[in-house]
This record gives sequence, C-alpha cells and structure tokens, in this order.
Amino acid sequence: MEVVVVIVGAGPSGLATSACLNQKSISNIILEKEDCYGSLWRKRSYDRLNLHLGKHFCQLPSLPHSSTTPTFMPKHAFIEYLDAYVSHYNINPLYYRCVQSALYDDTLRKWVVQAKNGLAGETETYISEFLVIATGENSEGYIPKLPGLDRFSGEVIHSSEYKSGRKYQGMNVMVVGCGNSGMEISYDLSNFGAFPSVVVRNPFHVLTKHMVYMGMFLSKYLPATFVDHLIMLLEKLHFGDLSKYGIRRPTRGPFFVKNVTGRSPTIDVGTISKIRKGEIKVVPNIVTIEGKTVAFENGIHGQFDVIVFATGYKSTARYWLKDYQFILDDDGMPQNKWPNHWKGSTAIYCAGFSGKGLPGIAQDAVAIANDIEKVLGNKE
Ligand SMILES: Cc1cc2nc3c(=O)[nH]c(=O)nc-3n(C[C@H](O)[C@H](O)[C@H](O)COP(=O)(O)OP(=O)(O)OC[C@H]3O[C@@H](n4cnc5c(N)ncnc54)[C@H](O)[C@@H]3O)c2cc1C
Ligand SMILES: NC(=O)C1=CN([C@@H]2O[C@H](COP(=O)(O)OP(=O)(O)OC[C@H]3O[C@@H](n4cnc5c(N)ncnc54)[C@H](OP(=O)(O)O)[C@@H]3O)[C@@H](O)[C@H]2O)C=CC1
Ligand SMILES: O=C(O)C(=O)Cc1c[nH]c2ccccc12
Repeated sequence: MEVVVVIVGAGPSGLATSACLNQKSISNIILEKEDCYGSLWRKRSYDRLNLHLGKHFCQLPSLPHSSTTPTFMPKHAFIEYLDAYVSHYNINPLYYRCVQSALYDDTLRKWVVQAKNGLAGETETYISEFLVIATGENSEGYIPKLPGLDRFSGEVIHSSEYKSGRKYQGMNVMVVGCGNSGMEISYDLSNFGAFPSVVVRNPFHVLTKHMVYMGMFLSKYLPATFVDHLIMLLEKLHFGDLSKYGIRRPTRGPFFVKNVTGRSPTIDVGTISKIRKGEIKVVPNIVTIEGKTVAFENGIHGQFDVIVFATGYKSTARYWLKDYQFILDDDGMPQNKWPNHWKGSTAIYCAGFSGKGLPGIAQDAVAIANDIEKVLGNKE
C-alpha cells in the first residue's frame, strides 16, 4: 500500500497529526498495534486517573473542550474527547498493525514500513514519502535492575499494569518511584487498606494542580524564573518543610526542572497528608532484596508482598526504526533539543517526544503537518 504519510501509533500524537494532515487533504494512514486508539488511556493507566493539567492545556489542534467539561478532567472525559476528535476529523487507524521495521530506501526515496497484521498473521508492507513516529515517550514500562530483584518472592508489577488497590487490601506494598504515578498509586493503595511504602531517592517538587495551572498560565506572560520563584514560594507555604518525612525540594524551580530534565513536578492528590499521618511510609533507596525482605540505605529492613515499579517509561521506537539515526538517539528519543526535536533529516518526524505532555503534542502535530505541506508544495 502506498500513501503520502505513514504515522506509527494512534495515541493523541498520531491522532492529532492525522487530523492536521486531513485538514490539508494530505493522504495518511495510522498503523496501531492495539485494537483501539488512545490505548495508554484505555488500557495502561490506573482507574482513578484524572488529568493534572487544566483542560485548556490538554486539547488537540482545532477542537477545544466543551464549556461543560470540568477544568481537571477524569480520564473517561479525555477518552470521550478522543472519540469526538476521531469522528470529527474522520480518522480511521488500521488496528492490529504492529510496526516491526522502517527503512529509508535511497533509490525509491521513500520509507518502507513493515507491520505484522495481528489478525491475518501476515507481514504487510507500506510505502510512503514521509514517516511520523508517534509511538510515545511512555511506550514501555522501565524496571531498574535492582540487586536481588530476581529473588523477590512476591508479586512484581509496573505502574502501567496497576488498576486499583482493591486486590492488595491488608498487604505490604513497596512502591518504587515518587513521580506522579508512584505517589498517586501509594495514595490509592492506602485508600484500599493496603500498607504502602514509597521509595524516594532524590529531591523533587510537590505542587497542587492549581499551582501548576497558575504557573502554566503565567508562563505565557512572565519570565520563567519569576514564575518558578512564585510557585516555589506557594509550594513552601502550602506544604511546609517535608524533610523530616524524607522529602526534599530541588534548589531549582519546578518549571526549570521540567524543561531541563523532563521530570514533572509531582501533583499532590492527598498523598502528603497520608505521609504526615503515617498511613504511607517514605523509605530511602533499596540496597538488596532477598525473598520478601528488602534492605534500605538507612540500614532498615522491610517485608513486602508486592513491589510496584513506578519508575517511569522508555521509548520503543528504536526497536523498529532501523534508520533511527536520522532523528533519534540511542534511547529512542529525539537527537535535537526542543523546539527543534520534531524534525529529522530524511522525511521523518516525531510527534509527542518533547517531554511537554499534551500541550507539546498539539504543537508537534501542527508543526509536522505544516512542514509536510511545505515540502509537498515545493515539489509542485
Ligand atoms: C499515566 C499517565 C498519565 C498521563 N497524564 C497526562 C496528563 O494528564 N496531561 C498530559 O499532558 N500528559 C499526560 N501524560 C503524558 C503523555 O504525554 C500523554 O499521556 C499522551 O498519551 C502521550 O501520547 P502519545 O500519542 O505520544 O503516546 P501514547 O498515548 O503512548 O500512544 C502511542 C501509541 O503507539 C502505539 N504503538 C507503540 N508501538 C507501536 C508499534 N511498533 N506499532 C504500532 N503501534 C505502536 C501504542 O499502542 C499506542 O497506542 C500521561 C502519561 C501517563 C503514562
Ligand atoms: N494524572 C496525570 O496527569 C499523570 C501524569 N503522569 C505523567 O506520566 C509521566 C510518567 O510518570 P511516572 O510514571 O510517575 O514516571 P516518572 O519518570 O515521572 O518518575 C519516575 C520515578 O521513579 C524514580 N526512579 C527511577 N528509577 C529508580 C530507581 N532505580 N530507584 C528508585 N527510584 C527510581 C524516579 O526517581 P528520580 O527522580 O530519583 O530519578 C522518579 O521518582 C510523567 O510525565 C507524569 O507527569 C503520570 C501519572 C499521572
Ligand atoms: O503530565 C506530565 O508530566 C506532562 O508532561 C504535562 C506537563 C506539561 N508541562 C508541565 C508542567 C508542569 C507539570 C506537568 C506538565
């Protein structure tokens, strides 16, 4: 099959890019390995997930959220928004198509993309002028190789597999990682009567979602350093000194840290209050694991039935993109820094790899579609 643009992945990035191309009548197809679009939101996120950014920052190009949508949407409302987006822009991804290789053919001057059709069991070939990588920064759960992890006798899961604390009632659960996933999963576990301990190894920012909302709004008009100072002041006033609970703040502000390291501030959903009450424990880095016993850096040992790794994600684009050096580094992330991250050297683009969540995705999709239109226009 031959089209102008092949897009790999039907998450928000792939859908937004397809919509922008459809608006310009540029033929495109999306190849998606799952049986649906938005698979991260439908299949790989926990039940109580609400969006942390206000709805104004979580919309895809050219379709605002309705005035009745709450400012901070539950995940089902975002999935309903994706449903509306897909039908509005008449997007029809091809499902059960797991892309296994993409190579640039110098003679044809086209991309040759091979996908395994999970229904027919055959390998199909797609040929296109342009290729868009939209498989996401959160494509695969990352689990660090901790000493003795292979000898742990309890259950081990990644946060992307966690749905709710229902089945963990009465159990001791170690949650590794204090990002948004780890801190919210700890809270959920405690609500369901489990006994969570969360591993914190480095300083991080804890904010309320309203602080982030305010910070993102002010960043449009004021210098980033000023906004960071203001938000840190509010952070200190609201949460106080948390060092006696093992939580320390970075010296640089939350927006600076987000921009430079990609690490998002942790939005407090009630976890801090439970930590203060002792309902959630904070533990330092892990030294070794043996059976159900975990030894921590402070010399203390704990017994755990379950470990939840909320240790983040990695890109999988390098597994299938053979000519990755045109755009990605060895970790499957863009070689170029923001704002030039989205474009590669040989008719290749990546959408959704800016580390800026849904607002970054919307910007990438518009930039990619405009660029493809320009390149096609120059050829005529
Ligand atoms: C739990 C969680 C909550 C989040 N909440 C927010 C939030 O509130 N606000 C925000 O701005 N950002 C949030 N993010 C960040 C993230 O930017 C968005 O969630 C968004 O879904 C990313 O969209 P994407 O399309 O780039 O990737 P994804 O949504 O991951 O979509 C990628 C798609 O590619 C498919 N795919 C992967 N490999 C292949 C292959 N080889 N062949 C074919 N298809 C393939 C996958 O099945 C998937 O459907 C969250 C992330 C997580 C993990
Ligand atoms: N409602 C929402 O909007 C939600 C949004 N998200 C977003 O999804 C993305 C992914 O979030 P998340 O899944 O939390 O992942 P993150 O990458 O944000 O956080 C990973 C955490 O794991 C820790 N970690 C990594 N390796 C180790 C290790 N070997 N030992 C101990 N700790 C370790 C990191 O600590 P360190 O800092 O020390 O490296 C960090 O605290 C983020 O952008 C986040 O904001 C996630 C959940 C909900
Ligand atoms: O949910 C995330 O981590 C995101 O990447 C969304 C996001 C974009 N810019 C931000 C600034 C502060 C906190 C979250 C985000």
